[in-house]
Amino acid sequence: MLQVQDIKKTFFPKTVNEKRALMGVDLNLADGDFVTVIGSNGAGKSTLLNAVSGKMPIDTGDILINGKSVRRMPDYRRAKYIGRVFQDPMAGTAPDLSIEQNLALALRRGQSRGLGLGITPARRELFREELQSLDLGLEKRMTSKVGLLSGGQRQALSLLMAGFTKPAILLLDEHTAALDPTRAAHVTELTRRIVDSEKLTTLMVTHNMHQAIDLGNRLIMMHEGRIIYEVAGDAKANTTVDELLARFAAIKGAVVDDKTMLS
Ligand SMILES: Nc1ncnc2c1ncn2[C@@H]1O[C@H](COP(=O)(O)OP(=O)(O)OP(=O)(O)O)[C@@H](O)[C@H]1O
Repeated sequence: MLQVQDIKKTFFPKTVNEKRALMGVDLNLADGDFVTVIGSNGAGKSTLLNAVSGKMPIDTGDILINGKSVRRMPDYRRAKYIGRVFQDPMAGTAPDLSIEQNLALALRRGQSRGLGLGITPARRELFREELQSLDLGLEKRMTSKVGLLSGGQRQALSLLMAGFTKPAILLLDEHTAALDPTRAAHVTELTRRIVDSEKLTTLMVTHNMHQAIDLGNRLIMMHEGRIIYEVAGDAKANTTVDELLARFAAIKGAVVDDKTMLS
């Protein structure tokens, strides 16, 4: 489904500010894999997601989706295969459009621009059903502007929009980090439900180790541009935050950031 083959990325090469963000990352996701990604600050987690989404070109290596290289495919064309939710609740939705207009836009993802939004009665009914599944009452506010929603509501809507066209890959980049604990817990549960019900192949960056253990079937740990540890299946389900912290501690020079320590 997703093959990341020995990708490398250096920012500001051959300058005093040179930063080797990805130093040869290999990762294969089978259909339906849900991989959580943890790591120290600056480990390359967001850069990995940016490389997969096409937001940032890589220097070497290749990225295949459904067996086809997307390395040279611009991000707007990759959007057909990829759903993404960012940390910032304001990033995934258009504030001046209504809830139903945002959903219609999401349905159109990856298609050519210039088409109308096409909110037919049948689509409106589909949106209503999808919104009901969020348990936030948004199905009663479908013509309200998204800018009026709370951060948690917007993030839940972003997740729904990213998932409901069944993208080949769902990328979640610390998508609960900016929410208060109650809303973060709700969006975490929605993530589990949406990924499970649609069987989405998912790559999720998180600083919350409990969440990284709790969600998904595989966990990878990154440090200084490389994947340094992976655990899957029952071994992952039975791992503990203390064990993961001990692994960080075992890496010379790896400092777990405050956010992760608190989670
Ligand atoms: N656009 C950019 N220009 C220059 N350097 C960048 C850019 N994006 C990332 N970097 C650098 O690349 C390294 C990896 O960054 P990245 O954001 O991928 O790390 P991360 O693991 O997501 O970190 P964090 O957990 O702190 O968000 C860092 O040293 C960062 O400063």
